[in-house]
This record gives sequence, C-alpha cells and structure tokens, in this order.
Amino acid sequence: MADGVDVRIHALSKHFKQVRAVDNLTFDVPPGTVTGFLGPNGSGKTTTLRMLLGLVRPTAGSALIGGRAYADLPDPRRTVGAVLETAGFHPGRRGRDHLRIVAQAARIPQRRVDEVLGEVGLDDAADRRVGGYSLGMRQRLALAGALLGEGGGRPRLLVLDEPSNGLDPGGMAWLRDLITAKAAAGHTVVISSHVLAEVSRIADHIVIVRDGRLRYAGPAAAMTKTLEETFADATS
Ligand SMILES: Nc1ncnc2c1ncn2[C@@H]1O[C@H](COP(=O)(O)OP(=O)(O)OP(=O)(O)O)[C@@H](O)[C@H]1O
Repeated sequence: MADGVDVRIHALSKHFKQVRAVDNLTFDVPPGTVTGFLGPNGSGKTTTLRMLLGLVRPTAGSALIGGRAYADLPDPRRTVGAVLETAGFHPGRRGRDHLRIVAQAARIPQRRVDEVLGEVGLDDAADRRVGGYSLGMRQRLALAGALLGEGGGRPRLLVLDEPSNGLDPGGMAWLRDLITAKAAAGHTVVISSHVLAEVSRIADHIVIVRDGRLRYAGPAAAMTKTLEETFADATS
C-alpha cells in the first residue's frame, strides 16, 4: 500500500428485508485521492458509508479501512473523520462546547477545537447555541468534528456524506477547496453526492451506484458516458 489510508469494499451487501440497499458492491479507493461516490437518491450510498464506519452490520462482504474493519482500527478517531448527518447536535449547546466534548471523548487535545473552528470558518459563531445555526453552519460544525483527529502529519480517511447540503455557492466553493487541500496533504477523501457537478470537479476517482449495485468505478476522466446513462432516467 502506498503511504496513506485506502478503502476496500468487497462483495458488500446490505438487505433490509426485501430491500437490497447494497447489492454485492466491490470497489477500491486509492490512498490520497478524492473519490466521488455518486448515485441517485436511495441508491445505497449512505448505507455503504455506514457499513464502512461500523454503524451498520453488512449482510455479506467487507468494508476495510487501511486493511481493517473500523471496529479493529487501533485509533479510529485519529484515522477516520466522518460527516454523516447534521441532525444530531444538542440544540442548547454552543458549537465550541460540542467540539470540546467530542475532543475530550476521543482524547484529542483541546487546542484542536480552536484550530478546526478556524478551518471551517466558524470562529465568530463558535459561542452561539447550535439550535440557532443554519443548515450550512451545522454542516461546517460537523466537518469541524471530522477534522478534529487530524494532526502530526498522519494521513487519514475523511468520509463525507452529502456534505454540501445547505451550503450556499460560496460555501460549496470553499468546501471544494478544502477537500482538494486535504487530498494534496495526503489524506484520502470519500465524498458522496447525488449532484454530479459538485463532485466531478474535484474527484480523481468516481464510483457510481444505482439500486445498490456498482455502475462504474475508476478514474474520473473516463466516467462521463456512464454518468449520463445512469442519471438519464432517474428522477433525482
Ligand atoms: N434502516 C433501514 N431500514 C430499511 N430500509 C433502509 C434503511 N436504511 C436504508 N434503507 C433503504 O435502503 C435504500 C438505500 O438507502 P440509502 O440511504 O443508503 O441511499 P442513498 O444513496 O444514501 O440515498 P440519498 O441520496 O437519498 O441519501 C433505500 O431504499 C432506503 O429506503
């Protein structure tokens, strides 16, 4: 393996009763790249990422981070940062306090809290209660939480599930720059989206799913035709 964290999804399936949310999915994410994980609504992206993060048990197959299941990582918070959903914040808590609690639980130094608040542009809002945050500000706070474990030049995996939800165009441009900079620094980034244009601009690799099945995995440059076919008759 090159220097960096890779992801290997092998024969991964998740069935919820009759629904084959993820159906025999196999793809790799090379270390130090941005991989766009694309598909229409309900195609199995979130379920795949939740299995990768050990939050959902696969029906079959494996999802490995640097060769290990998430649960077997020696220091998961420092190896992986994730933005999965932004609904889970305590509304009465201030943004800075939320991050302090996350940092403390993961034994991450408190100085990282101020660093990540600056990195996501929330310094001015840090002492306001999260209940008053806009959706875009919540996304930034979630991203700050995902970045907390970064440090010491150690490459990490960033898993971002629809992170641009609620961001305005300026915020989306800012997010693209941040993701590109993370990959340039050696981190591996997986970003899911159902909006093609958002991801195709920054991704080195593209994985396309539909109905839980793989449609394409490979270099971004070669994907245009597959994308057009996949989305042509989708309603998203
Ligand atoms: N806990 C669950 N129980 C039952 N069905 C589920 C569950 N989680 C997901 N599903 C179903 O699995 C399928 C895939 O959902 P998933 O959220 O993974 O798709 P997605 O690609 O992330 O969609 P979106 O872009 O809308 O977020 C959908 O049909 C969904 O209804």
